Amino acid sequence: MKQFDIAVLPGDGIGKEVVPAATRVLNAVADVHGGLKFKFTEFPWSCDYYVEHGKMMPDDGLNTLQNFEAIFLGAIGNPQLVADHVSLWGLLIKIRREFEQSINIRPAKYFKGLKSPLVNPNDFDLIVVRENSEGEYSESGGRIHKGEDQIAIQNAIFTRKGTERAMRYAFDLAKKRRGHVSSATKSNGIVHSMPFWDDVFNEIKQDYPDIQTASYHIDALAAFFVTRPQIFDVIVASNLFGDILTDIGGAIMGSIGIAPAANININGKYPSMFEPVHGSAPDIVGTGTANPIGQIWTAKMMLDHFGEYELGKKLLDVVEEVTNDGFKTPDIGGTSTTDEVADEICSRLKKTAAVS
Ligand SMILES: NC(=O)c1ccc[n+]([C@@H]2O[C@H](COP(=O)([O-])OP(=O)(O)OC[C@H]3O[C@@H](n4cnc5c(N)ncnc54)[C@H](O)[C@@H]3O)[C@@H](O)[C@H]2O)c1
Ligand SMILES: O=C(O)C[C@@H](O)C(=O)O
Ligand SMILES: [K+]
Ligand SMILES: [Mn+2]
Repeated sequence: MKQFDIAVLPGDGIGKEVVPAATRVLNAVADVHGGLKFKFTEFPWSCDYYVEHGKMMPDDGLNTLQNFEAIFLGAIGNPQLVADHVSLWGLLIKIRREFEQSINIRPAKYFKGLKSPLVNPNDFDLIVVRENSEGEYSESGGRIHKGEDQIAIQNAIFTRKGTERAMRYAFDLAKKRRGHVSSATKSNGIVHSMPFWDDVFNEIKQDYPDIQTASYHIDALAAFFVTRPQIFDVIVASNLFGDILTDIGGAIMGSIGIAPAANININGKYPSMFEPVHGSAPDIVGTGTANPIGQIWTAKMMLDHFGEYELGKKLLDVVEEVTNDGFKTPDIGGTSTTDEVADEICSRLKKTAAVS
């Protein structure tokens, strides 16, 4: 019996609702397989934890997490208790950086049974490779003076290493997909980092003669996500551009509540972390209406990461089937609760086990 040791961090808000739903589904997946199981160890690190302890996680938190095969995270943030930049940098971004999860992959595709807000959604299937360790997300800078003399400086950091790494990951991924990489730039307005980004992209693409490429300024690219998402295969983007694009990716599928993400440690030194694109959704917390699909699809990405592709595919197929049959939370036009959706997915998974 194969066992996967997973650190579970539900975090804040609806994270505490969709994570238990998804771990239940993972247990059903394990039953279907028969030869593997998950050992979940839960940690309460969150804004509530901060209120009690003055920090988002214990000082040795990363040491604790290091021994797990993966981290399964819900969402972080409760601005009523802790300022968002404090909660994010104290836990989510800390883990991404310290565990060298330098790549964040975020797929979006036309999803069976979902009404996209696009009039003609076509059959899009794209994946954003978001640089996850530097760029616009940087601690370099500061605030000085008070009143009308106040100054805030925020430096974006683009290293050759980080930029190349994200781009090579995107090209390698495109080889396994439809062979196309689009670069998200803004070299017309951002005069240092983005022309550098373009130079590196033009250099790296020489190593991949079979891959077709395109480059778009991020403003036009964002619009194309809405007007013609089907033209995209792999998109490589800086940390901030990738962040924004992937909320649009969720939106064009039908809801940000279904978009998944994987923070990948590519050097194998630390665990990777799996979390949905969405946040803690304070506006719907406690209503039982949070869509669990983003968290469940994230679990599928974790299965892929473990090499369990067939099982991952089976899981996503069942999710699409359940959605198509109308078991939907209100954000995608249904009346089901978080638990009803998860329960239906579990029972269908068990049925597939019975027939196979
Ligand atoms: N990775 C993360 O942990 C992460 C990501 C984004 C935001 N945040 C944090 O979450 C908090 C709220 O941020 P926000 O409001 O900008 O973004 P959000 O993603 O939490 O919510 C945006 C909108 O989408 C809806 N939504 C999100 N997930 C949903 C789901 N599963 N089902 C149904 N509807 C869903 C919300 O109700 C809200 O209307 C902030 O503290 C922010 O910093 C954390
Ligand atoms: O900005 C971030 O990375 C936090 C959140 O918005 C996310 O997309 O994970
Ligand atoms: K999240
Ligand atoms: Mn985001």
